Amino acid sequence: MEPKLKAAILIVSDTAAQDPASDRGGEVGKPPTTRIVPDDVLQIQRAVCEWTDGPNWHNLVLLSGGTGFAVKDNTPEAVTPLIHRHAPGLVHGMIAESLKITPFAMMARPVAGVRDKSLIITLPGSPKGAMENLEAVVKLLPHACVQSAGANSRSLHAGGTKKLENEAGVSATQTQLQTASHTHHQHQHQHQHQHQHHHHGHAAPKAHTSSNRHQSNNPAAGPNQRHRASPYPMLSVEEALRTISEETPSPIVIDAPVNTSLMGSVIAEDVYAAEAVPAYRASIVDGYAIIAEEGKSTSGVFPVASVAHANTSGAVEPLQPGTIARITTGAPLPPNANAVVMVEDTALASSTPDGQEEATVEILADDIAPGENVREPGSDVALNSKILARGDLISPAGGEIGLLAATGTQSVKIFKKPRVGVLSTGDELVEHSDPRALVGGQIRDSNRPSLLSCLTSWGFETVDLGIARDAPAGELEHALRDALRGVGRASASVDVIITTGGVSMGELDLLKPTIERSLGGTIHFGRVSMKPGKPTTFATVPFKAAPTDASSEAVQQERTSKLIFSLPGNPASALVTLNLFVLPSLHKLAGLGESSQALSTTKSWMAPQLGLPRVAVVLTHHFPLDPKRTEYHRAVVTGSRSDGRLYATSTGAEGVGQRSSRVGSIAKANALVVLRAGRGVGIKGEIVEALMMGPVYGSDTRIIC
Ligand SMILES: Nc1nc2c(c(=O)[nH]1)N[C@H]1C(S)=C(S)[C@@H](COP(=O)(O)OP(=O)(O)OC[C@H]3O[C@@H](n4cnc5c(N)ncnc54)[C@H](O)[C@@H]3O)O[C@H]1N2
Ligand code: MOO
Ligand SMILES: [Mg+2]
Repeated sequence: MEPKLKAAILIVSDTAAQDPASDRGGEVGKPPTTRIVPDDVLQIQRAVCEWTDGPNWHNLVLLSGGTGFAVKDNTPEAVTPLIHRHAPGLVHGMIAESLKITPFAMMARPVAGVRDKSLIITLPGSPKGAMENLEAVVKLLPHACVQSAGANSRSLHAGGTKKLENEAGVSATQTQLQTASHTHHQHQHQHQHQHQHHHHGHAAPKAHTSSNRHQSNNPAAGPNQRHRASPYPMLSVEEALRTISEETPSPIVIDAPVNTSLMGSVIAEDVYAAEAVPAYRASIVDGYAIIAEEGKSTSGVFPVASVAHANTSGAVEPLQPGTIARITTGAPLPPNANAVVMVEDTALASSTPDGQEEATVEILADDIAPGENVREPGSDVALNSKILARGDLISPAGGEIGLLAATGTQSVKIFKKPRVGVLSTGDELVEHSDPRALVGGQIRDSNRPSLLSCLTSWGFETVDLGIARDAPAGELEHALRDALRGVGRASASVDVIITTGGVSMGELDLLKPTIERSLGGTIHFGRVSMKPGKPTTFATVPFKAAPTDASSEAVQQERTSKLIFSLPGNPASALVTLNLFVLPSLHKLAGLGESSQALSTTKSWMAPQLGLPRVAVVLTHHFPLDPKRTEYHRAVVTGSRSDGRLYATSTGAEGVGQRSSRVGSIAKANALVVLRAGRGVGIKGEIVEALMMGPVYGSDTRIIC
């Protein structure tokens, strides 16, 4: 069966959008779905994508308004990046028809084309202009729409009755457009009027998205048009890290119950003890509570008047002078008692007549001072004292969780940990678990599992975004958009996307153009002077949560931009750059940069809490240096137990040992040795900086002799 025409109309107008948006109808012969949005690129894109990408699919999307020359007019800029296949014929047709009526038609900037299976056409804002444009193409629409939706053209020409059905849809669309854009026009009139006043004497307005802003290749233009030298300036690692820090948004604060899932989170607000520890005067040892007096001997034989256990509840009888009370470690002292004698410093003097119990006990120690072996209330943690500060990490060592639990803290404010999606890109990739033998240029996707494990070991929630193929066009864009919105493989929106592959100079290196041209993102850098990892790319994309999600507190302070780290495809490059660039950013998002120590450093982006720990190591052999790029050489660092120093040995310094395609160069490595660019070699015995990726194990002897 041929697809039916299901049309949607988006009225783009700031003023009309102040009226409640409408969203109605949409079936064949019924009024099409209509919605009003302001002149906002993201809102326009979200509405269009909802109708072209999701279950609420429409095969015709008409936009009316925002196509002129006014500063706020950005409908073409919003729609162009969404189009997978442009339809310049429709654009020409509309302009040609309008020119017959008015020369002002030259000032229209219509866009038309196909996104996946939907036809998108922009129309002028005025009802008259919109109708004229629509009439110019209306006869073709049923044909164009069903063809875009996947029907083959031959069956279309034969499909007489279906055609009629579709034409009914088109005429309903025309009527609806007339009514919908009428309301809009009243506002628009007022608008244009204001604009004319504003424009006098104004500098040229800054365009939201203009094609010459893009540095990336235009993939549609063909390989003969591509850049032959990278247009992206080569940044130093320090410049790249500073840029990442500047572009990483501030952490988001949430409430969390105190339990083990807090591990790895950072405290967002100082925490004060809700309860004192201990809450009562407690014995530190197993023994006998006594009444000690300063300068007076404590030895002698005493009747055992009572027994105090650690779990005692309710009223305890006061201790009478001349008697003692048996007590266990942690138990509350009876009133009047002020010291405890250890059981080892006592002897049984007599038993009860039934032979079961102590009647009297001899205290052998004569020098027990008041307060000895007693923990006063609040002496471990005073009531209302500060137990954790903003920026403190709840470490896996367990101390902070213990402190919160001991003081009866029910919930704390923490920084929300970022969710991180990992996407592999490239037609050559095969799932590593695919049992079939590789053919041709296929390779196993090793980056995704290795990056996901590394991120998981750091304690971040990860989302496996799968593999995005280079073709068909749009697959990569969809994968990125879905991850940002939290649909498809991502059950919730991710804060950070990590991609691997497709960032260098090849014609199928699609990341940069997709981020810039389709997602409206900003590439902050596209090359770094380092080895491996030269084409590392970092971008931000604007983001607005869908209005339906806006209820919860966390969503209301949702990030307004999201980060994309596009790491090189070579496996060692991907892992090195994950450690070097992504980790500090995730740490900052998770709130580690909020500690007082981090805030007090002048270069906050270099704060010791952010990224891998930095240490000094001694080279155990010669390491070759790259003449131009700083190398992050994979090495095993061990600690000498005899001289207390750390020693670095390469995972392969000769031949292809450190080649960026060799994932084995990371296997077993616990450190990246930082070798500054230079001539010759880093010499044996030299002390250099290393970034620690894993734990250091000791060795008995010095490693170089
Ligand atoms: N003309 C130039 N060519 C290259 C340059 C350059 O500056 N000029 N830079 C080189 C450097 S350095 C690197 S690193 C790579 C980066 O390549 P891409 O990020 O574009 O990645 P791809 O082209 O997609 O793949 C490169 C390589 O990595 C393999 N790969 C990709 N994804 C995975 C994965 N998920 N698991 C395992 N292996 C993967 C892929 O098959 C290729 O072999 O560019 C140089 N070229
Ligand atoms: O910079 Mo590339 O990551 O060496 O192979
Ligand atoms: Mg490439």
